[in-house]
Amino acid sequence: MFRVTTMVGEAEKLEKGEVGVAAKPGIPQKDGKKIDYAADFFGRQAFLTVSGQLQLETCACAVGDVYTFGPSFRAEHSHTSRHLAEFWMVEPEIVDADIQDVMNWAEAYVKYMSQWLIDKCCDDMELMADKGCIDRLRMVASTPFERISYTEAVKILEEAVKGGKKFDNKVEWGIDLASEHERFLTENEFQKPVIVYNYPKGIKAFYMRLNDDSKTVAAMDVLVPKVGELIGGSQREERYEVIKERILEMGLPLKPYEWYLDLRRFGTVKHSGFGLGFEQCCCLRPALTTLETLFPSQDTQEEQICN
Ligand SMILES: NC(=O)C[C@H](N)C(=O)O
Repeated sequence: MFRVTTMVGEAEKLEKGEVGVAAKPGIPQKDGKKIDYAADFFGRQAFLTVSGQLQLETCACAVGDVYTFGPSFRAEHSHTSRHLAEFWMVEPEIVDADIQDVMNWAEAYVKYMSQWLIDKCCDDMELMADKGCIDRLRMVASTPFERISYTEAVKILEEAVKGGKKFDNKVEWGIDLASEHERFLTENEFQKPVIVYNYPKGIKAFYMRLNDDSKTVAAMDVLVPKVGELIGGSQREERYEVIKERILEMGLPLKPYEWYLDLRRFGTVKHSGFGLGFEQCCCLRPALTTLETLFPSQDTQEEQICN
C-alpha cells in the first residue's frame, strides 16, 4: 500500500541550482550555486532516505498505528564501531500517543525482544556470545529503565567532570550528548538502560513537539549498555503554526514540506514514534561489539550508491 520514495523532483531542482543552496552552510558548491557532488559524502549524487518517518506520519494519520522496517542512510563514516552509512531501522508511528506513551512503547519493545531472544535463542547465544551477553539481556528484559530529562543528564555529567572524570567531548547544556556521555550514563551511572527526554530544541529536528518552556522538545533517546543510543523518537509537533515557525527557524524552505504541513493544516491528531537501529539492537546481543563485524557486506561510504 505504501512505499517510501525519495523526492527526486526536489533533488533535480537542487542539482540545477533552482533551490537556493548558497544559503546552506556545509553543502559543497560549484559555479556559485550548483551542488558539487564530487565533494559530497558519497563522491557523487545519491538518492537515499534517512528515515521514512514523515511519510509514515501520513499513513498513521489515515489508518492508525503503522511501522516500517527498511534501509536508512546517514552521511556518517563507517570507520568507527558505532556508525554505518547504511543501516536498517524499525520505525513505528503511533496515533493518540504522547512522549510518555512513546517511552513506554519503546521500553516495552526492547524488553520484549530481549525476552524473546532469551526464550528462543539461548543455546545459540551460549555458543557464540560473550559471557555477559545473556545476563545483559536478562537485565534489560527485567529491569525498569531509568528515565531522566536531558537537563538532569547534563547535571550528572557535569558532576562527574567535577569529580575527575575526563570526557573527550564538552559537556554543556545545549550541546548534544556524545557517545561517551551516553555510555557513561547507562554503563557507569545507572548500570541499566536509560531514557533521556526533553532535549534542547536547537539540537533536535523541527518535527519534535515544542514543550511549554519553549526551550526543549518532547524527544527521547533510549540508551543501553555496550551500545549507547538504541532508539531515538519523539512526540510529533501537531500544531500548524508552531511547526511552520520551527521549519523557518531552522532555515529550511517551507515548499518541500507543504504536503507534510497539510497533515496539520486540515486537522490532526496527537501522534508519536521512534526509530530503532536494527544493527545497534543486534550489538546488544552477541559478542559482536562493532557494527562492521555484524554485517560483512554492509555498505560504506565508498560502496554505497543507489542509482
Ligand atoms: N522514526 C523516528 O522517530 C526516527 C527518526 N526520524 C530518525 O531518523 O532517527
